[in-house]
Amino acid sequence: MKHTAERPLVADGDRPRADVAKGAPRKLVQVAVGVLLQPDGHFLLTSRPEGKVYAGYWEFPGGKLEEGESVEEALRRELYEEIGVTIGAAHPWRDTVVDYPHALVQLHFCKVTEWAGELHMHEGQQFSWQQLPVQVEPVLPGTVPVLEWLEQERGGVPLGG
Ligand SMILES: Nc1nc2c([nH]c(=O)n2[C@H]2C[C@H](O)[C@@H](COP(=O)(O)OP(=O)(O)OP(=O)(O)O)O2)c(=O)[nH]1
Repeated sequence: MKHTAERPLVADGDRPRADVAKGAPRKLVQVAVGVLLQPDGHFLLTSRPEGKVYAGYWEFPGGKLEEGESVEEALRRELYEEIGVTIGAAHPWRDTVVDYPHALVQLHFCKVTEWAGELHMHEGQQFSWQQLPVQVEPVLPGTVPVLEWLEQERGGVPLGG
């Protein structure tokens, strides 16, 4: 199912929504995310640093758009700041909306096949080049669908199988 602002993927639905203000529409936070792909199909996952929500959960690197930024600009900035690489083109791939206890986020996933520079985790994250099925856990709720999309593209065995 496609998750939109009207029908988001609900994560940890039993917890209160901390950012919901009475009477005000909930803000939809825009996030640019990069799926860095190696020629053999390995993709990069990073762990969320201490001090952030869902610390220790695995995700694709990326972050929130700043005022006036496009998805590609934000992705280029975030990947340079967080993992020290300068990306080539970011190819828009899929979008999804996730309703978390801390925020309602719209995730813009882009495929990236070209980058320059050595990986350098600037926020104390861990990183891992993975293939399906992934060997790291836990995976962030809003990241799980991406693994399913990759699986569908591969046209192969179900996740975990
Ligand atoms: N980077 C990334 N974020 C994801 C993924 N899946 C997913 O649900 N998210 C969510 C988690 C967060 O709510 C949001 C990203 O925000 P963030 O707090 O990590 O972004 P940021 O680096 O700009 O944060 P900060 O500077 O404000 O601390 O997107 C994913 O695969 N990668």
